[in-house]
Amino acid sequence: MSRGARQPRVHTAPDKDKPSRILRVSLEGNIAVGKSTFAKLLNAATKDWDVALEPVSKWQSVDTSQETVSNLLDIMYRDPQRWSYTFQTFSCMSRMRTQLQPPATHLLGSGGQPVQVFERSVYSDRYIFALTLFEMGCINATEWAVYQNWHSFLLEQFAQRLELEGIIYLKAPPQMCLERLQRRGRDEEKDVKLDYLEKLHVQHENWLVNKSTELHFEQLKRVPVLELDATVDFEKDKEVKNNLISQVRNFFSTL
Ligand SMILES: Nc1ncnc2c1ncn2[C@@H]1O[C@H](COP(=O)(O)OP(=O)(O)OP(=O)(O)O)[C@@H](O)[C@H]1O
Ligand SMILES: Nc1nc(=O)c2ncn([C@H]3C[C@H](O)[C@@H](CO)O3)c2[nH]1
Repeated sequence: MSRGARQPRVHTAPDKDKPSRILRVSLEGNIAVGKSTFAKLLNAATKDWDVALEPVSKWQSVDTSQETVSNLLDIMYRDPQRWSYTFQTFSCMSRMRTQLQPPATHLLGSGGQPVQVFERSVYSDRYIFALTLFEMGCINATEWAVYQNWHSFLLEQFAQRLELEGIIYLKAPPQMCLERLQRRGRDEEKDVKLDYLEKLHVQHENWLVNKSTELHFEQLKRVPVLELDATVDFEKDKEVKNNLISQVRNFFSTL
């Protein structure tokens, strides 16, 4: 077709038998900001959305096929210099597994716009946690180089299978996250300090708001981000919950 030629407008009837493209979105935010709580709300909102929660229990009991050998979350918090790199290898592998899983079968014939939502991602593993732990000196220069080397390699190998169409960023002040964390009372987190949550908060802001984090994946630089105010009580207040869900629905419709 020659340049400038007027294109006919083609209207095609939606093909009811053709499944919609499945969108893949991650839910990001500081520790205890309310991701799991919000993820469960999303999961219950419509059968078009399926949520994969972070596999915390797998980190709490690392096992061989015969026995449980340790609680990696616990030892990472107790001795971060020794265990942070090991933790990031395990957390990133588990995130990769989750993101590579085929969609739940009920999504395939859902009728609406199907969406897979992942609580955190292979990207937050690197650009939030591993980077912060490196900056804090809990991951040394050699470990950081090794981590980045295999992370880039694996993400390039799996390329489109890991890519996201959108990111939801749940945001609340670090002090509020600390209060929620303390109220939740997860044993391994009892020594988590405000200072750590402040560092993670800045890291989220740099990546998702200021866009100043150096990213190594072209597609990731263009992924749209929906920022949601997580200071509101979406656990108990129905109106607040519905408002957030409708923001999510609108966001998905733009992807
Ligand atoms: N909007 C909210 N208002 C008040 N409390 C909340 C809200 N969201 C979550 N909480 C409470 O805060 C605590 C932490 O929530 P949740 O476990 O969902 O956080 P998370 O972001 O998934 O944490 P993590 O980063 O550890 O995975 C829970 O006790 C939960 O009941
Ligand atoms: N070091 C480190 N790296 C990660 O990739 C990571 N992802 C989650 N977490 C911690 C936060 C909560 O305590 C708990 C549940 O989110 O696990 C992480 N810690």
